[in-house]
Amino acid sequence: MCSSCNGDAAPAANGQSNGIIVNGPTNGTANGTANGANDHTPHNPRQMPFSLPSDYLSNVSNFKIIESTLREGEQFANAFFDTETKIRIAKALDDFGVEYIELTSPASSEQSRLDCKRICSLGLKAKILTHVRCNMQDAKIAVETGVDGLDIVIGTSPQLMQHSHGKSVDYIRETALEVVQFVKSKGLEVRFSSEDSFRSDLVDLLNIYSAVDKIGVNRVGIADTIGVANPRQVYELIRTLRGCVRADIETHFHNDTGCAIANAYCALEAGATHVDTSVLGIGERNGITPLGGFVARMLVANRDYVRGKYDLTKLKAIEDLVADAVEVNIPFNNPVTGFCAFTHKAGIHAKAIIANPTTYEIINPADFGMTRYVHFTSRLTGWNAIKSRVNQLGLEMTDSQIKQCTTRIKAMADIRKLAIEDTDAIIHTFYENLYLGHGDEKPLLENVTPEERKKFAQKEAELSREPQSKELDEVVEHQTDLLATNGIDSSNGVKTLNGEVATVT
Ligand SMILES: CC(=O)SCCNC(=O)CCNC(=O)[C@H](O)C(C)(C)COP(=O)(O)OP(=O)(O)OC[C@H]1O[C@@H](n2cnc3c(N)ncnc32)[C@H](O)[C@@H]1OP(=O)(O)O
Ligand SMILES: O=C(O)CCC(=O)C(=O)O
Repeated sequence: MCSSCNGDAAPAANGQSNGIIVNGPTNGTANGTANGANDHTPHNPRQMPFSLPSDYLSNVSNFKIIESTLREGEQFANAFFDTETKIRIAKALDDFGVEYIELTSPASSEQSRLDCKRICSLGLKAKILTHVRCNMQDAKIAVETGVDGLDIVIGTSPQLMQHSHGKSVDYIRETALEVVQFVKSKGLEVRFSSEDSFRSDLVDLLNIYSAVDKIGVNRVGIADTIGVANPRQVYELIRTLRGCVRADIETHFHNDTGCAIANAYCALEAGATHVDTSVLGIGERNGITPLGGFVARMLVANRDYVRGKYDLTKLKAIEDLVADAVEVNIPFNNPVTGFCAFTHKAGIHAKAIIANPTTYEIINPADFGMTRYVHFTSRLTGWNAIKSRVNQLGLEMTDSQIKQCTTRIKAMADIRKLAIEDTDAIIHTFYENLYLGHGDEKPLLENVTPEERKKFAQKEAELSREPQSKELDEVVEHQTDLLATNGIDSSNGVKTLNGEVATVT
């Protein structure tokens, strides 16, 4: 595993290694510059001119998660979950607060059946489901495991009807009725779902769904098995179905074209009630709606509702657990837990974030127990970010000194990539040089190659030719104060950045 990607060597939860923490939960208001850090109210209609009027169909504030890491996730190419790992994942999901945990069909293998029984015996708060083909043999095995419910599935698209199981629509409907009746007779929850719903004939779908709805199926399911659907198509299909059945509507979206979270959200807007997720989105091919990205999306829609239902601070640990189990790295751009998900780099962003984090953040990292960083060690940085760092380092400089120090940092960052230690060294040395006699200044950075040293000397020469009289005046003024405060005779003058002596009058 790539430790730098996962942040193993990094200083804080998210593992960002080249930024400063700004008002994060770890050190709170360490730099004392941020304000209004917890004012994350993105859905305040007055702040969001493009908010839709509230929609009577929408369930964005009334949904349940069917967590399928232990079913769909087991279909991920790299997944092998032994019993203990399944138990750890199930418990972690339960602690997080998901409403349902879906398990692999007990008809798949003897160990799958035993694991299903074992997880059912854990006494978790979440309801335990298992996922079976639409046939009586599988259903009979499943109802004996102790699960709370069965998710029944069968393909309804022409492709799957021809090449997967070879059954007709009439056969599917009749078998579905038989299996649903059987599961209900055992007092268990039952869902009937079509596979490949978006390539299925709408009339076929409604025909089958209406039939199972009439006999009291708990949920009907829409599945974008091949990841072909877009949000608008999802909205249309779910809205249509919502008008035809009384049952709850479960949805399952594959991520082949990157629409899985958006499709899940749109499904809820159109009246769906349940969303299937897996941790990190693992599943067949490139997987399904990821738990973390989905809850982030929903948090932005209704923060209180989502925070009330789920312990979001557990997300990172669950993702780490599953990433380890299936031997993958958490992607750098993963919503919420990607190592740079809350890192702000460009100077314009950094300045505003330091002033108020809601300027460039729709999610408060603290909601997930994560930390915000301001990156200050690149050519894109600005003096506000450097000022923040100077404060964190406990140094006192005037704004104009900080601006000149920033110029040096940017010049050096033009020559090579800087680490935090490099930029800190530049700041420290710059600061020390302010108090040294002319000609005694230390080089701003020691660990440079001769080539880099040459280039930086050229930059220095260019910089020292730039007019800086205004800044100079400010430096002189502030240094006088500083020296006076420290009881130092200012008549020797103070060093400016260019190594010239500014006489204090
Ligand atoms: C889109 C999804 O992810 S659906 C869920 C996928 N999950 C799984 O496949 C669970 C793991 N699967 C397995 O362990 C095995 O495939 C089993 C035990 C289910 C079946 O194994 P086998 O009997 O050896 O069949 P195989 O896997 O080769 O082929 C699938 C069989 O299921 C049938 N089938 C496929 N889908 C369905 C369905 N939804 N309902 C009923 N039967 C189905 C096929 O017709 C085929 O049976 P056949 O060979 O008699 O024609
Ligand atoms: O059971 C379902 O609804 C979905 C099954 C599935 O994994 C899929 O269709 O991709």
